[in-house]
Amino acid sequence: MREVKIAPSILSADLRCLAREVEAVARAGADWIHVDVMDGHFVPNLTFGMPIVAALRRITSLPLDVHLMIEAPERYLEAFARAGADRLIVHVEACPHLHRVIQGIRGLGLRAGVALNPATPLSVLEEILPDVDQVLIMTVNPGFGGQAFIERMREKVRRARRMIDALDRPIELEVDGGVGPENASDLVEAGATVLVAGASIFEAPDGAEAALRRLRQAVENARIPRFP
Ligand SMILES: O=C(CO)[C@H](O)[C@H](O)COP(=O)(O)O
Repeated sequence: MREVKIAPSILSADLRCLAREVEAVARAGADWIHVDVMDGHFVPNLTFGMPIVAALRRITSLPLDVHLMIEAPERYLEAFARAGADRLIVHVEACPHLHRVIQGIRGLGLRAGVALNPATPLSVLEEILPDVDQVLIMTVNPGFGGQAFIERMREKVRRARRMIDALDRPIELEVDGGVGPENASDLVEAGATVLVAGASIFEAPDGAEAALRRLRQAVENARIPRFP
């Protein structure tokens, strides 16, 4: 059975008390912490950099899944590794020399991921899939939390699953954007193994812990296909 991880995105956390927010989701069973790094160029928003990753590293031992929504991410790989990132994800749209960037991440001893915007076809994965540890399918246009899930992305996740299953190595399939208890089961059934969720966890009226448990329940309700 595929193991499904939940990665709360701190983009929607209450940054006045980041440590408490992270501790709450860790208590409720979060698997990874997802960190959205935005540069105001690749996406129309600015968020976190290395200091926040370093602070998170002191707060938690959970794997830090760092999503670089930035141009020329190769400039900062070492700095994020030093700050304590465990996994670095770069956008295919931001990397003309994607193979070199992925090798750079792995050379630092980190897990390497590639992210695809909603309009980017899966065909871009063809030559890079054997070299990555994870694929992140954006299910909203990147830049902001709290957006509505783009329904057509469900089918894209299903097709990405088939591409991954055709290879003989484990690759995480991550979905990011508009993910919550209402669509989590479907996404897991489509083949996702990592669910990133921001607003549905950190902005839940009954708190992040209850929200994360609801999401976990939705994951457990999924009918996950069994693979040999
Ligand atoms: O990458 C992102 C935005 O670009 C966020 O990780 C994503 O939007 C998660 O937030 P939400 O669950 O609120 O949609």
